[in-house]
Amino acid sequence: MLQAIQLQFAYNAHTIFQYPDLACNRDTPLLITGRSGTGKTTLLHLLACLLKPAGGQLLIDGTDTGLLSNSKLDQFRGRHIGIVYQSSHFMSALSILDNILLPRFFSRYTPDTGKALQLAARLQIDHLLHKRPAELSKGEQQRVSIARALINNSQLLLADEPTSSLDDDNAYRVIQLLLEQAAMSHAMLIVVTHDARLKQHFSNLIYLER
Ligand SMILES: Nc1ncnc2c1ncn2[C@@H]1O[C@H](COP(=O)(O)OP(=O)(O)OP(=O)(O)O)[C@@H](O)[C@H]1O
Repeated sequence: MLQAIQLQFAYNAHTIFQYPDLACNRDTPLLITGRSGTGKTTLLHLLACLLKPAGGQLLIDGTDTGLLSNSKLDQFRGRHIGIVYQSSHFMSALSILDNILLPRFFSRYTPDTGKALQLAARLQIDHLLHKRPAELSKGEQQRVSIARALINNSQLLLADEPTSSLDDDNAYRVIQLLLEQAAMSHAMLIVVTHDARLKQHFSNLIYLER
């Protein structure tokens, strides 16, 4: 379970965020929505432990992340949190298979090609594993991002605006894919978006205001 209690963050004296408490467990994926500038991406980065809160508490499966040193926090993120960014950041010189395996390398795990092949088959990208990222369509790249986010058996899957630039059919496909893959991997799923189309897919919903 993830619990965020009274999280606060400030970029400067004028840009201060005080977030509502939120909770997410494996059975109820969470959608965080709100207008542009309400701090959705900032909140996602706090939940991903990429930013440190100025106040409040973030508990992930019983770990109080605020008590971890910077190096322990990096290790915790690498091993337990998978992030699907709005635009995928791939290593252009590496194959798709090696891109999927990268989080294992960064977390000092042994490469698990079997797991990569299993995820690729599930996401229907197994025929692309030998290609380079630039050779893939946006939709295919998004599937690779999801595989990469799940390769370390992440407990927590975070997605930032995964559908904002997609038409209705593709937006539906991507959100179903995220929900299915999180369920199959027994991971918590949190999506932040301003895409109102996604509300119908979530019963756990937080609307940010500023
Ligand atoms: N590094 C930064 N330094 C200063 N201000 C920042 C920084 N990053 C974001 N902000 C400001 O914080 C506010 C919230 O940004 P954030 O990206 O979290 O919002 P958002 O709700 O995700 O917006 P959008 O839906 O437009 O992506 C914005 O006003 C933005 O200008």
